[in-house]
Amino acid sequence: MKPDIKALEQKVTAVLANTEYQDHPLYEVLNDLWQYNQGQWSRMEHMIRLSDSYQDMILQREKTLGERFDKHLRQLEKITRISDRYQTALREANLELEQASYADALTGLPNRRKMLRRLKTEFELCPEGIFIAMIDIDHFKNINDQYGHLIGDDVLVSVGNLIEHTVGDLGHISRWGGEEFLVIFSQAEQNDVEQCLQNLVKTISAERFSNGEDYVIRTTISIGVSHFESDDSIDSLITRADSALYKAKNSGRNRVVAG
Ligand SMILES: Nc1nc2c(ncn2[C@@H]2O[C@H](COP(=O)(O)OP(=O)(O)OP(=O)(O)O)[C@@H](O)[C@H]2O)c(=O)[nH]1
Repeated sequence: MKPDIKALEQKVTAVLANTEYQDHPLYEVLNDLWQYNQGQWSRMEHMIRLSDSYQDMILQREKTLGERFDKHLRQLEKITRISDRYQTALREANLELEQASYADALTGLPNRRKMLRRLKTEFELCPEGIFIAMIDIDHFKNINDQYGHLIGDDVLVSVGNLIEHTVGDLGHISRWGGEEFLVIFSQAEQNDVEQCLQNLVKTISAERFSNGEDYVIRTTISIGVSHFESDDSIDSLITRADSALYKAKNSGRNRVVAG
């Protein structure tokens, strides 16, 4: 049977409080046991209080750590988002920069740098099929002198567009520098290249360059063309096209000369 602790306590307190029992031989023993018991209780209560406050402290600390962890996680997510955006922007900027470094600022056509890369690739793939056409606007200085540099720029852009349009898929055009364009035909038949270049000379000489109001300018182009021969390097191929262009200029301009 389970003892009724409350009733037992009341009985012991009553006995200890009664002065009549103080001379009883067991009174002192009972009193010592009672005091000891009381001491144990108060130690236990103390332990429980300590344990409670320790648990509170642990809970509080867990809460603080949790909050700190969440805060750091949010900061980390924010930094990751910023870093992602930064990397995307950096990639786009690099791409733009790369594209800009390969494009001619005035005409938007591929520049000499880009064309040299293409030539290198084509040369490695199949040099036998390569034709190079060096194209130069005739007496372009006169256009600048007569109409000014800005109108000269417009004519340059228009000539570039016309060459690009006329050559179409047959070849690749670049602005080689100044008033000079270089076209590479990589896998074309000789007849098609010749036909295309004659066509170009005709098209440019027939064109009236105008802004619709202030001026109408006519001009011509000269072309030197070279076809890959064994032992040719990129340099020698370009040099032969250049020499042919020189001949075209010296033999009256507005023509194609093969070198
Ligand atoms: N407007 C303009 N002119 C340029 C540009 N680049 C080069 N030029 C001009 O092109 C002209 C080339 O002159 P020249 O080399 O004497 O040749 P040309 O007058 O075309 O005569 P030929 O080539 O002998 O037929 C120069 O006046 C340069 O200033 C450009 O980007 N814009």
